[in-house]
Amino acid sequence: MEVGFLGLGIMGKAMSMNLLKNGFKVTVWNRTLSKCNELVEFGASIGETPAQVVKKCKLTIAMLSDPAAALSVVFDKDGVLEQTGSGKGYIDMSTVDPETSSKICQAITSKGGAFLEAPVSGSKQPAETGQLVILAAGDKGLYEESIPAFDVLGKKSFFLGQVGNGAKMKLVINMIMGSVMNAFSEGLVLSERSGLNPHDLLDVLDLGAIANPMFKGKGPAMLKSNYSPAFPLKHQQKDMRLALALGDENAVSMPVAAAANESFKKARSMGLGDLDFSAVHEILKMTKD
Ligand SMILES: NC(=O)C1=CN([C@@H]2O[C@H](COP(=O)(O)OP(=O)(O)OC[C@H]3O[C@@H](n4cnc5c(N)ncnc54)[C@H](OP(=O)(O)O)[C@@H]3O)[C@@H](O)[C@H]2O)C=CC1
Ligand SMILES: O=CC(=O)O
Repeated sequence: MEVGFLGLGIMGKAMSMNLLKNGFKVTVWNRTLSKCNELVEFGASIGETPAQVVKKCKLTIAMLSDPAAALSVVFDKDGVLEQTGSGKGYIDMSTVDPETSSKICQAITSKGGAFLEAPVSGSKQPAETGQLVILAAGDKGLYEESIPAFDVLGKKSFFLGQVGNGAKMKLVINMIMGSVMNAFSEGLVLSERSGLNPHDLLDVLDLGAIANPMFKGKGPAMLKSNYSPAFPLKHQQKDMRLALALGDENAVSMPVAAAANESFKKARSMGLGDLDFSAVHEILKMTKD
């Protein structure tokens, strides 16, 4: 099966590599084209523009930073829209808001193409090991055609109905994740400042009702102030912002998420946006009497 892949950041690189290792023919494009070279060593071809990739491939996947990037790759000159049409499928796996996804869907389908949004839950390591959770919505036929690729990329795929539902599900999940990360950081700081050993806190947490892979995976690194990026903080703050907008639209009060968003914004303003989102810990560590 031949697949196009647009966007070779932390996630896109790991996902396209996985497709290559599992026998897919992959044509890649990235805004910074030099990032394609590593994939070429593993057998990928390069498309010079998103339009060229779509022209060559029946199925094209995108994994881009945010709504602006997702729109630009579709609508700008040499973009996806120039070559989509009947028989072409476009799957956007970026985390965006439902409005962005719907705008892209409308443009693609009005040219006869098929569209699926399919954001993912799971970070760099699950992307490398094909353990993502795929939250698809949109064209059911395209979803079914894409299952061989989704089976390589993820451990489970959900089809959630109409376009927008995948984006909403992803935003709700990441809103919870961002809020929990803030509470976790506060707990680490409180344990240390009140004279406890925070490593003991990690051990106790891991045995109780709120044990989770995020505490286990990120806690020890956070205690060493190691924030090597798996999920960049700037993207987590984007997700909080988009989730809060979804809350506005639906008149859902979210004071916990709003406070967490403020911490992520502060971290961004201090230049921590490219670090892992756990770097919000640095902001919470700064609070003193
Ligand atoms: N990292 C993670 O753990 C997870 C991330 N996500 C989501 O997946 C998406 C990608 O994340 P991730 O790989 O971490 O992000 P990165 O920041 O590592 O990569 C972003 C990608 O988007 C491209 N890009 C940015 N702006 C534009 C633009 N204007 N036009 C074209 N391309 C652009 C970048 O190109 P260039 O190389 O040229 O800068 C790069 O390929 C995001 O929506 C994120 O929220 C979802 C689940 C987990
Ligand atoms: O979006 C990030 C993730 O870990 O999922």
